[in-house]
Amino acid sequence: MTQQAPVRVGIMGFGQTGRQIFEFASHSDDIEVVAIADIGKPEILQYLLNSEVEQPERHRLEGNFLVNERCRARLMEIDRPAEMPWDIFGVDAVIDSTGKYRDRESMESHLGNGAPRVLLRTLPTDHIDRIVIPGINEASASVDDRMISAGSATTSALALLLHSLAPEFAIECGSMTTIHAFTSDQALQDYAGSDFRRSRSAAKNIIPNNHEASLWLGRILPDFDGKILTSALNVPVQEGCLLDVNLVMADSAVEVEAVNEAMRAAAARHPGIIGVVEDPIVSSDVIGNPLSLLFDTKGTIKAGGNTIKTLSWYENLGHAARLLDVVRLYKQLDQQQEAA
Ligand SMILES: NC(=O)c1ccc[n+]([C@@H]2O[C@H](COP(=O)([O-])OP(=O)(O)OC[C@H]3O[C@@H](n4cnc5c(N)ncnc54)[C@H](O)[C@@H]3O)[C@@H](O)[C@H]2O)c1
Repeated sequence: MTQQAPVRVGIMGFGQTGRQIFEFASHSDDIEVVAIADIGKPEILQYLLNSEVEQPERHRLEGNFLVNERCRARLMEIDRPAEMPWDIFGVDAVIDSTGKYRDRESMESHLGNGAPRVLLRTLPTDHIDRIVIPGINEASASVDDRMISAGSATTSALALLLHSLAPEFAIECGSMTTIHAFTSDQALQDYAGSDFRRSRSAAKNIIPNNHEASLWLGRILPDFDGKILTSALNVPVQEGCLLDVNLVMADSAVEVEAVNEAMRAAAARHPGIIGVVEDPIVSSDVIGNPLSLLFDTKGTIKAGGNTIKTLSWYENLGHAARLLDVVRLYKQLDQQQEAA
């Protein structure tokens, strides 16, 4: 059998997610990162990458190229999609993980510069071709999709939980709070920003936040449109997030063990995406976990007859892994079209 050429990926935004994607690709035989655009200088980007990977000696800087035995990626100091010449690098897809360019216009700039597809690391701010969440709606992906989002880590975790429980229980409504590690757009010390609470120190506060998952959930799971409220509490933890979900069921006699059993079955159906933990873990135990959702059976409790509260863990790494799963999905669709 002939070896397939690796998928050629460009990354815009070499932050935590961009570096995780690069590290995954560096250990794969089917993805090659060929170009990276960021506002950071090449030396700093390599320094940050090497400070967090297991084998820093693998990643060398050769001029403006970040090199290891799997990838040779050109580092470009660029701050706008419109300036990045993706066509020079012959990319199959671009992953925008800046967190900054989430609108159609920016995605069109990537496409206009020679990226056949652009995949957002997070939710979009306006209408795009598709939101694909591995484990839920891969089958809806079309070879014609050009502007794609793989949701956010939190949105994916919530959607996977609801998607797993919905076939077993009639869920009337609910609420989700993510107890979320602080993110790089928060200030370490009090610092005037555009939002009152987010202007307070991330290092010493629990900071209540809106969460936009509810705005997009209906696009991923139409049955839940308008039924789930979502919010976030950013806490002084660097990695590891906890999804706290309360669900009101139509059935007046829902059992905790039935909910746990439904999640064990979902984990068996979706290995590598959903997991179940029976041990009494805490947030640092999920650092480095590449799942999208780790359901905590000890966290399931019941109030009254039909209100169930669940706890599930996740972290950014799982989302980076899913982004590459989505890149592979579209490559398969391209190959099927070529073969047809
Ligand atoms: N990590 C999380 O848990 C999390 C959760 C929700 C949302 N987000 C958001 O998603 C985005 C990406 O996540 P991340 O953790 O990788 O963030 P990050 O801040 O670590 O990385 C963002 C990267 O994009 C680069 N960048 C910023 N503006 C740019 C521009 N104009 N042009 C080119 N590069 C630019 C930065 O230099 C940085 O390397 C961020 O906005 C973050 O706030 C992150």
